[in-house]
Amino acid sequence: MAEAQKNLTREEVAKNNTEESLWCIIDHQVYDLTDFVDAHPGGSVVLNQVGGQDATQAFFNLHRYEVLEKYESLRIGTLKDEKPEVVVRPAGGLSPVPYAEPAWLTPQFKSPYYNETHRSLRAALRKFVDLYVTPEAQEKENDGTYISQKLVDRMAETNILAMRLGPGEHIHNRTLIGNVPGEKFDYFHDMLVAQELSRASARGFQDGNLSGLMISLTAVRQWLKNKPLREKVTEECLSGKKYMCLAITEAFAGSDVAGLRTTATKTPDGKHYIINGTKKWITNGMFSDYFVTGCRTEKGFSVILIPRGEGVETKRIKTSYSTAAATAFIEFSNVKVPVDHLLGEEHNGFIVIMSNFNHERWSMTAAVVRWMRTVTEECLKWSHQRIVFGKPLITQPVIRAKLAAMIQRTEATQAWLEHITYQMNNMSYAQQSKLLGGPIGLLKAYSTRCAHEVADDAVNIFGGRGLTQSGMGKIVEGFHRGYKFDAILGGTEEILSDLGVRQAMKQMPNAKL
Ligand code: HEM
Repeated sequence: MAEAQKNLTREEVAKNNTEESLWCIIDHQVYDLTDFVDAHPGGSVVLNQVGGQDATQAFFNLHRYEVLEKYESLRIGTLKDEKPEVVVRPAGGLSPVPYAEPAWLTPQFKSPYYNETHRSLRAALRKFVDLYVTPEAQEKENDGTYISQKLVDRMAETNILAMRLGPGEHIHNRTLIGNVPGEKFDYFHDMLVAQELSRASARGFQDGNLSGLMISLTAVRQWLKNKPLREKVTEECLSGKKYMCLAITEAFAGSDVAGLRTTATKTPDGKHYIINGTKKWITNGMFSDYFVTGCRTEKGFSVILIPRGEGVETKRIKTSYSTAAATAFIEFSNVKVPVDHLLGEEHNGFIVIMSNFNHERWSMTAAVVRWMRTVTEECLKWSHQRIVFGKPLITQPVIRAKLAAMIQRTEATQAWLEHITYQMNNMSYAQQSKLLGGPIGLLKAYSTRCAHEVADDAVNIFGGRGLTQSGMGKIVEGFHRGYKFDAILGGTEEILSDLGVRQAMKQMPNAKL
């Protein structure tokens, strides 16, 4: 801090209005800007204009509160008999903004779905995300580098990595963050993991945060028959020592899994597969040690666990979110893998991929719905804070109509998500695969359509700032650029909506109605 914190009067501040000593008041606190003017990103002129004055309104019209935290060293005192009014959410705390938290976290509302273990897990996760994930996510999203081993180690120690796979044996006998016994972990806890992690508001990093593991180790756990191998790779990945990804899409085929061209040919002795081909848009591919790969085999499609080694080459792909996601183009050139690395049955890999998709799609939906909520919160805050034509933005009916639509879309998709999560809690893996593929597909497609509308409204509320990667609108800008990843990855809206209807067609009564 520039000096010991003082109690100052407005008269004392007013005298410091020259280049030699330039102070101003923001939220009842006094800042000494003398040495900062030349470094101010908004220029020196505007600061000189507010020398000695209360600049609270001007400041909050242009900056996020975090700017004050970052430049705390400029604060020299507080106004005598006055107290700061800005409410700062403490690490792990809930937001006081209406609709910024789902209804079950609002004391006056009740929900049948959540118990104390959900509450303690969520609270501990929020603190973890605020303290460790968000700062790193923001940094990596900007510089495009990959997740740190330190954060991965922390997530391994707290069993967050294990929780990413959803409920199952792998989590039993572990004590989870928030002191929740692993045996109690259900799909609502799983949903909270996806939703709290998404609060870091950095879509590239969100995927870079081992989402490849989440969508591939799940398949290994369910379908790899070689138990020692299965347990070995599970242990390596859940302890954060090795990374894994799902390698299905190709330049030749995306959602059209049947059109894949990567081949796995058996050696004459029947002991190995020789794999040749390419994969594109593989999340986490750049740093993965294992690739759960979709291949064409003699009589169909098979899924094979390929360790990184001779003949495996990965190249970085730059997409519209951050390269922190480690998105890769992969080439497999005569890669030799033992046949016991097969998942499920040979030539019958379709079921492996289709069943595995459910958890991936559901989890992506949970995250995007939570991100919509964060954006809605940003818009509610901004429209109260921003003064235009002499009045707060919120006084404009057109802005309130947009906020209404954002709240409706967020609450509706969260309610549907909770309904499906409840069904998952009451079904076996096989039942989920059979009965929930359609509903989850419809939900994911609908939630990203909602995200599309929310992003559009949010950018219009923020104006130019909603298109700027730093400053007030950065969360909105990131959402507008990033929600498309949820609309495309794991199955496009078109494919998933169609899947939902085709599944319903199968259940139509065989009669003229
Ligand atoms: C403690 C005092 C201040 C600090 C630490 C500060 C810091 C910053 C920072 C970091 C930015 C970059 C954008 C962002 O990250 O939000 C910025 C932009 C800006 N600041 Fe300040 N600022 C202060 C006070 C003020 C005041 C009092 C005014 C106006 C009277 C002002 C006017 C601006 C303007 C016009 C911009 C450009 C904003 C834009 O492009 O949207 N700043 N400031």
